[in-house]
Amino acid sequence: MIEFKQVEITRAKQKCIIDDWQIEAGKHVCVIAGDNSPSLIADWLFEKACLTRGQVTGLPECIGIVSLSVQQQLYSDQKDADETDLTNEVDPGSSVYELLYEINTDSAQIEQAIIDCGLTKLRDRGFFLLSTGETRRLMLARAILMNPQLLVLDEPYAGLDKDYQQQLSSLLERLSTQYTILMITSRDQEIPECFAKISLFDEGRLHSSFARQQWLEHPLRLQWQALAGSVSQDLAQALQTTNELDDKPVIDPLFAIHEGRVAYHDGLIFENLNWQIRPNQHWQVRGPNGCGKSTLLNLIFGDHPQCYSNQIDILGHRRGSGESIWEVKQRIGMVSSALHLQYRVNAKALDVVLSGFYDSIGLYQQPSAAECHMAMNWLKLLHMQHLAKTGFQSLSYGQQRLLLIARALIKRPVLLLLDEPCQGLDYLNRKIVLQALSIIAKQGLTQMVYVSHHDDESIEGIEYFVDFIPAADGQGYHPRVSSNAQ
Ligand SMILES: Nc1ncnc2c1ncn2[C@@H]1O[C@H](COP(=O)(O)OP(=O)(O)OP(=O)(O)O)[C@@H](O)[C@H]1O
Repeated sequence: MIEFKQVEITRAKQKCIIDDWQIEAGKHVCVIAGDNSPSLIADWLFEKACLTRGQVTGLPECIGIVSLSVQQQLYSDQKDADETDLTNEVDPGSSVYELLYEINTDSAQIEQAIIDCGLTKLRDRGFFLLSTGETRRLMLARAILMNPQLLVLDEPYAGLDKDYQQQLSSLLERLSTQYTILMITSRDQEIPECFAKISLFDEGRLHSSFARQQWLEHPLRLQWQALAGSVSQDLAQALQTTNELDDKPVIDPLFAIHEGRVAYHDGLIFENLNWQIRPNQHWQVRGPNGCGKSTLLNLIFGDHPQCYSNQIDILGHRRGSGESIWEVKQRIGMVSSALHLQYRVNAKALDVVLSGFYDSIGLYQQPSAAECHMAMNWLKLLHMQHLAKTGFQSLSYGQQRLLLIARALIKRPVLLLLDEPCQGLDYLNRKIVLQALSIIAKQGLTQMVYVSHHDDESIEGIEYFVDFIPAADGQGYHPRVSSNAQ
C-alpha cells in the first residue's frame, strides 16, 4: 500500500497538499481536480517537483509515468541529440522502434506494445514527425514496456482520437489486472470501470475520496461549473477591450486553398481540399489521429514547408508571392502542442504573454507600458499574477498552456488557430477556456479554426466543419467541407 502522510509537494509556488491518502495495491484511483495540483505528484515522481514536507511510504521501485511533462523531457532530449546544425539535414529524431527498444529490449514485448498502442504503421517514423496523438501513444507504450508496478497516467486521453480513446479504456481494464493505476484526468466522461474510487483535489489540496458513482452529483462539480461561467465572461470581456478591429477592412476570404494536397516520400496525407474561410465563420477540423489536422493549421499559419507547393491565399496575400510572412503572422494567433514543445526558453510568465505581440518564442523587444499593463491584466484573469516573474520552464504544463492561450489572444488576432488548446488544462480551467471561446465565437471577437477530439469540448458558435474521411483505397484522406449554418 502506498501511503501519503502530511505531504506537501512544491513546484514554482504551486503546492499539492495531501494530509492522509492511501492507494491500495491493485485498487485503482482516479484523481479529479479543480486545479493542476495533482500533476505535481506525477512531476515529483519524475523528479520535476520537490517533496517539501511529510512522508510517502510503500512506493514501488518501478513506476511508469505518462504525462505531458515526461513528453516535454523526451522532446528536449531528442532536440539536444539533434545534429541538424552539423549535417544540414532535417533530423526526424529517433524512430518509434528505437524509442521503445531503449526502454525494453524484449522484442515480443515491444511487438505487443506496438499493437496495444496502435503504432504498427509508425514503427520506423521519427519522433519529430509524429502527430500529437501518435506521440501520446508512443509515450504510453514506453511506460507499459517498463513493466511497472505502479502506472501513473496524467491526462492519458489528451490528444487521442475517438477510436483510440475507446481502445485505451479497454487497455486500461486489461492492465488493471497487472499493475496499480493512478490516473489524473480532467475528463470525467472517460473514466473506465476499473477505477472504483475517485480522489478529489481542490485549491491545491486533497479534498476527499469516494466511490465513483458519487462524482456526477458532487457539490464541488456543480460549484466549479458555476465558477467557470463567471471567469469565462471576464476573459471574453478582456478580449473585447484589447483592440478594436472594427476599422480594419474586411478580407474575404481570409483563407483559401485550391486542390490542397500534402504528401511525404512514404505516402499521401490528404488531397482534394477546396476550402475557404469567409468572414464571420468559425470552423472545426475533425478526423482521426494522423489525418492531417495540424498539418492543415500549419498550412494556414505558414509554418509547413508544403504551404508553397499549394495554392493558398491568406489574409489577402497569395503564399509565395513575396508577402511578408511576419506581417501575415502578426494577425494570426496560434495555440498548439507543437508550439508548446518549441517554447523551450525560460522567459518570465509575463514575457511569455507579451511575446504574443511579437510572435516570438521569448521576448526580445521592449514592450510598451500599455502592452505590459494588458499582459498583467491577462495574468490576473488567469489567477497567475503572482507568477509574473516565474520562469516558464518551472511552471506546470497546465500553467504553461494557459500562458500560451493568453499569448495567442492578447493581440486579438483576426484568425485564431486552436489545435487542441485544452491539452494539459485541469477540469476548471478547461471549462473556463471552452466557455470563453464559445463567447468569443458567438460575439465574433475573432474568427477561429478549432481542433479537438472530445465531444465534451465543443464550442458553441462553430457551425462550419472540415472532416477528414479515409480514402476508399486506404491511401490518405479526403477532406469534406460542411456547414450547419442556416
Ligand atoms: N516528414 C514526414 N514524413 C512522413 N510522415 C510525416 C512527416 N511529417 C508528418 N508526418 C505524418 O503526417 C501525419 C499527419 O500529421 P498531423 O500532425 O497533421 O496529424 P493530426 O491529424 O493533427 O493528428 P493528431 O490528431 O494526432 O494531432 C501523421 O501521421 C504524421 O506522422
